[in-house]
Amino acid sequence: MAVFTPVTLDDISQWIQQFPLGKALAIKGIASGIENSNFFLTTERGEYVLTIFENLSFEQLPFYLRLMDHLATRGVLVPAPVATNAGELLAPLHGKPAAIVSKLEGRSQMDPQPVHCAAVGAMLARMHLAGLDYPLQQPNLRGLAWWNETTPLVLPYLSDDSAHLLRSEMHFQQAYAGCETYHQLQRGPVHADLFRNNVMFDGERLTGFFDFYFAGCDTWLFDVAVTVNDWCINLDTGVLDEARVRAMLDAYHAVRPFTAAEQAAWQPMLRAAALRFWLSRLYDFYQPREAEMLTPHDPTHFERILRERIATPAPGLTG
Ligand SMILES: Nc1ncnc2c1ncn2[C@@H]1O[C@H](COP(=O)(O)OP(=O)(O)O)[C@@H](O)[C@H]1O
Ligand SMILES: N[C@@H](CCOP(=O)(O)O)C(=O)O
Repeated sequence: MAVFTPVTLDDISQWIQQFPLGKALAIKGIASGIENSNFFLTTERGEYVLTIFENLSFEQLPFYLRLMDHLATRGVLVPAPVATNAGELLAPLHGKPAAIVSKLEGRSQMDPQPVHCAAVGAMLARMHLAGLDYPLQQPNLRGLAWWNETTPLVLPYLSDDSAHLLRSEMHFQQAYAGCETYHQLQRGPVHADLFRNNVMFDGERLTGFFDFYFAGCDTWLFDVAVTVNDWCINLDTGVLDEARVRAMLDAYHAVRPFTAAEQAAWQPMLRAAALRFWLSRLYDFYQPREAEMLTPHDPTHFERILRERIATPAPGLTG
């Protein structure tokens, strides 16, 4: 079960009147979510997605929803939140924060080819540029501070070999985050979780990025590294596929050229991006939280990727 808070058409017949969407005609729970309760909602004005936030609060959510609104207004393909008649992007439903956003066409591309990676790279660069004048600030809540807190919680569960890797990578990343090159990296709002399942395609046409609820302000290069580490790899081995990497990075670079500091930081950043998801998967696996993660993702996938990034230099940011 992935709808934690059930909603019926009756429940929302009054509630929907605060939105300029006409009457609600149909509502259908979406099974695949793991964090929130999501529904496809048909109204007199069209197709939307209704999300009831199970964990994020009224105070935390404006950063994400206003970011989506900011990006959508600037032509980046992301779900556009629908404001209430009073101009609010959030409205309580069954005592929890809820939002309605536009429904993206298409489906996730789980077997991406270079053409898909190029589309993602170009849109990611457009997203970074469009976020430059976004006024709200929130750090990446899964950044170095969270890695420092989480490492001691998961270390006791690891084999000696894995614990050694985690400790040494943490030392490496802590030192890297203090170096001059790191501080020269361009920063702004980043998606921070742009995996294959968070992008929609209609054939080869990218129709949008979604699931912005890990977004925060961080280096743009971190976002690129997270994306490459998922879209451009052989999922069994973690090995990078050069054709997909090249397609993604060249398309990004054509929109927003990489800087010299970014080129210098690329290999450490790919390791940082692998470490981030190794840690979160270890945390979810060994410290499961009720109703938040139904089937924890496999942490060893990102341990394998981290080892591979340490052992084998990735193709450079520019070809
Ligand atoms: N704006 C949207 N347009 C179309 N489908 C969406 C949209 N938002 C979510 N979905 C669908 O809902 C599913 C779950 O959404 P997701 O944001 O991944 O949920 P969770 O944050 O709970 O994991 C997605 O896989 C997708 O099929
Ligand atoms: N992409 C992360 C987990 C976050 O899940 P999502 O479905 O909300 O993107 C991972 O693979 O560990």
